[in-house]
Amino acid sequence: MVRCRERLTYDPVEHQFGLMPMPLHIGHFYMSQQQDFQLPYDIWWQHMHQQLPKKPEPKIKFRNIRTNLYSDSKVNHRKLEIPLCNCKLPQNGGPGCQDDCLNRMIYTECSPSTCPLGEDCGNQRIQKHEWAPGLVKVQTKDRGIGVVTKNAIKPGQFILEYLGEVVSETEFRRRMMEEYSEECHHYALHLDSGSLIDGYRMGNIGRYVNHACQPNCEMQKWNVNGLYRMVLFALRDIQAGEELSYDYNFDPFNQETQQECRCGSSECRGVIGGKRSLNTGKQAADKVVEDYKDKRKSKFMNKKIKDKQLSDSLPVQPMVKPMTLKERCYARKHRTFLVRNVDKIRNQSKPGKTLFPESKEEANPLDSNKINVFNPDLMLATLNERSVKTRLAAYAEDNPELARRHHLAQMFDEMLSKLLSLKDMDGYNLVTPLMSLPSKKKQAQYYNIIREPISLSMIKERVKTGFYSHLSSFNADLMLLFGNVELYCGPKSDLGQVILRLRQMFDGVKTEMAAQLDEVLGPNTTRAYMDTELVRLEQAQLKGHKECEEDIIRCICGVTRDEGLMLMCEKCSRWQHCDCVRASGKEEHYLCDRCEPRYYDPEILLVPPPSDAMPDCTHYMTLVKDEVQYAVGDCVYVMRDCKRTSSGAPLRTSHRLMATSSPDKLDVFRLDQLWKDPKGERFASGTPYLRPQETFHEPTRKFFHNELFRTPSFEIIPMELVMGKCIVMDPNTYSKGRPKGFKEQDVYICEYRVDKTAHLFHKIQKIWYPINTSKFCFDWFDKKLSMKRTFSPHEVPEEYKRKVERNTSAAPVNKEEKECGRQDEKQDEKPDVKPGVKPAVKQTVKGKPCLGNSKLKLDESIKNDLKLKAEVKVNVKKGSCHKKEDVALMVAESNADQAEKNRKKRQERKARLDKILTKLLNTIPGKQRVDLTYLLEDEKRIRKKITK
Ligand SMILES: C[S@@+](CC[C@H](N)C(=O)[O-])C[C@H]1O[C@@H](n2cnc3c(N)ncnc32)[C@H](O)[C@@H]1O
Repeated sequence: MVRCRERLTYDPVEHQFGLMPMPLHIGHFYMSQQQDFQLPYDIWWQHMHQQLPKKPEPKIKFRNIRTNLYSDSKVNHRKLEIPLCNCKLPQNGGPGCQDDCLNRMIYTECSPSTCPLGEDCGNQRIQKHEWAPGLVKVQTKDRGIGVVTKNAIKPGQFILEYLGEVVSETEFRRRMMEEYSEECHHYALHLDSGSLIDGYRMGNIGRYVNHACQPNCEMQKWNVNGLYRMVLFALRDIQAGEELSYDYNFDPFNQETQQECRCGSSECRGVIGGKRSLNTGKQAADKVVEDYKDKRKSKFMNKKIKDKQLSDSLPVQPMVKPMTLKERCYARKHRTFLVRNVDKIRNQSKPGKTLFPESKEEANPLDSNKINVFNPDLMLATLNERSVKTRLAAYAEDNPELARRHHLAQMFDEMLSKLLSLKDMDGYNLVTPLMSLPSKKKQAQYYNIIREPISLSMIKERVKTGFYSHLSSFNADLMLLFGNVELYCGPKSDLGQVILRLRQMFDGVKTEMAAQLDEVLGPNTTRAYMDTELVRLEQAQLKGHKECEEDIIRCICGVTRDEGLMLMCEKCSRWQHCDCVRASGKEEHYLCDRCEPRYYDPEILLVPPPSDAMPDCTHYMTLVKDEVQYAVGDCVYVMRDCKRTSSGAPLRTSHRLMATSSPDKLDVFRLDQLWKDPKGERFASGTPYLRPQETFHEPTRKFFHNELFRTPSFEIIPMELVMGKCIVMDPNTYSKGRPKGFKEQDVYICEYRVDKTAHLFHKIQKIWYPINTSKFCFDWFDKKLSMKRTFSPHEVPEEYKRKVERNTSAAPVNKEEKECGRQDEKQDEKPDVKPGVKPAVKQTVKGKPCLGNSKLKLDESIKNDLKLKAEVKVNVKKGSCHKKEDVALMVAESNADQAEKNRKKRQERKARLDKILTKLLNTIPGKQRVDLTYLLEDEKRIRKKITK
């Protein structure tokens, strides 16, 4: 009898299958079909399995016992056994286990017909489709679509099942080569040795769960009534709003084209999969390649011995067609390209990769709200000839805009085919060198010269996917390509001549097709694109258009971050945050507040409130103070030592004070939460930043002049203290440009955070509030700034130094001295003593000497030296040459003279002072007089008692 979750079988096959990254999405449009097979899923699943060749059951040994993973199951099934791993290491799945067998355990679900608990058994979740509710797809920053949970998930909770077509490995390989070769995201999961779940064309939300090196979920293999299924379980507590991830842990199909991992975790292995590589980022990817090269090298050294193994171990190179004699002669003669590499290059180039950045539309191509936004999947649906019409294709046919694009795409395709058929007299295709871009490694200078590289395959791909909505853009791309070639190779080069012919040909094709094009685009449209001058104009316009193509965010909250669910205005195409404008995102037609004026309270409520919201308080996305709208995530100036009322409340300050108070005297603070308490008082919480002088650092450490440091502290401040907005940028963004609307003095750089004691600096890994660098809200510099840390808070500014010197040197004690000081200052300003000019000497006011000014004395001796040196110079000029030693002797003598004079003067002054003070003492009446004359004596310090 099979007991609940007691049987585990060992599967020697890796879970997931990594393949060469290829560009362009085509898989998503089958998403809508998931309902089609969810209900009859089990039947369909079995059917798919039956098509696969039967495999013998793996032999297993059981070793140890583990506790259950389901903490919340209705029935506590406790026994779970792990089989011995094939690696036979005592660790068996622990560190050192080569087969990583823990990841390949197979769990068994109970069958309602055999389990004694029947329907009550908690171990039948997969069959009952008890998926975690509230899973949504989101567009991540750099990993395409991801899956986020709206509800918190407990550790060990069953989340979802990975659905897709179950196919044999052979069939999958065929699909990879023929159908998915241009995909950049991969949707395949190894199910069994010899079979895979192919999620490219059909699948459910499971296929959008991204990889992470420190994941919060785990993909497990389950045996459900005799069939294997891949299911996702939570590894730990997952908060609402957190993205789900699991470790793909696959072996890459092609080491050199491994996908870079962007999970952002501190333990990131750098590449998706590659579990045993511990390096990060590109390093890891490089290391994989290096390792591979090393392996090849060592194998080469042992070639004689391991010849056979070597040939087995080398990756399979793509088949290359040998060149015919004619091709060889042509290639040699023109020195341009190798025909045999064309296929290879075509496969390697990824023309569509950047054409359609992953957009929200991909999530639901049938969403009627997004009818105006072009969706390449829809276009592909119309262009693909299929025997079975998909829902999407049917929808595309009913859409007039799409039909128009389809028609245009067909015409552009025809025009392009004519250009592509340009041959020379020997029948060789002349445009082949233009099909792909030059190698970035071998022809790096091409990319320095050509700012916008484009190839014919890229244009072809754009045509195929309906990218061009007008002749103008198609025309502009071809002109760009022609211009690039002429610029790089020269108009008189062989390729330049080809371009000339292509230009003529293109004009001819346009004339030929003018009538058809005009039918779709409007009368006389094509004629406008015959004129070269107009084409240039058009190109310039297109450049501007490309800038406008960026998503413009103009929400009532003033925040330009792409956050949460966004909604686009039908009229101005600007995006707004659904939460701010209280929209559900399902609106059929939406106009923003500018296109359809309406009032919005500038103090926008935060819905839903944060999980750690203050009790009885209302949380806001924005609050207004002194007519300035402050939003969560903004950086602000805060006045710390503010005056308070008798009750302790801060006195109202105004942002207008900013005009009088320097920003240096204000603290910088990042707003994380904004709220009003039940009394209506407004508060903000967040993290303060420190200036360099507020940290502990080596005196030699240098900073940017406007550098700040993030602190780990979390503070609550009344909104009254907020004094205005500023912006804190990471150095990379700082070097690129400035967000619009900020004065330079209010822009700061922050690269490090400091610990609680402000002793230790740590580089900030994750930017919590990234700055939108789209042109609508960010002014880009022409050239990236090269920045250096040169500021030290310990250095006294030059100007201030002079001031201090003056102040300390000339601190006159009486009027006379003040006068004297002033005179001295004047002399300070002209320290150079010219030969023959009487050097400045200590001056007295009204003939009296200045007292108590050491700086003056110092100056005097310096000036005497200078005088002497000047005299020496004069003498030298006159021809009475002194030797160096003589000069030194003279200087020394003069110093000695001066010192003697000074000593005498000091004695004189002392004697005078003694006299005055003794006189004063004698005049003091009283019995207990104290003799203080000892103070006047140099050596003696013993207090004398006065004896009457
Ligand atoms: C199963 S799909 C996941 C969904 C995918 N993000 C999408 O937009 O459709 C796997 C692909 O997503 C991307 N991906 C997933 N995790 C990633 C990560 N940590 N870093 C970079 N790319 C990732 C890779 O392109 C990978 O081939």
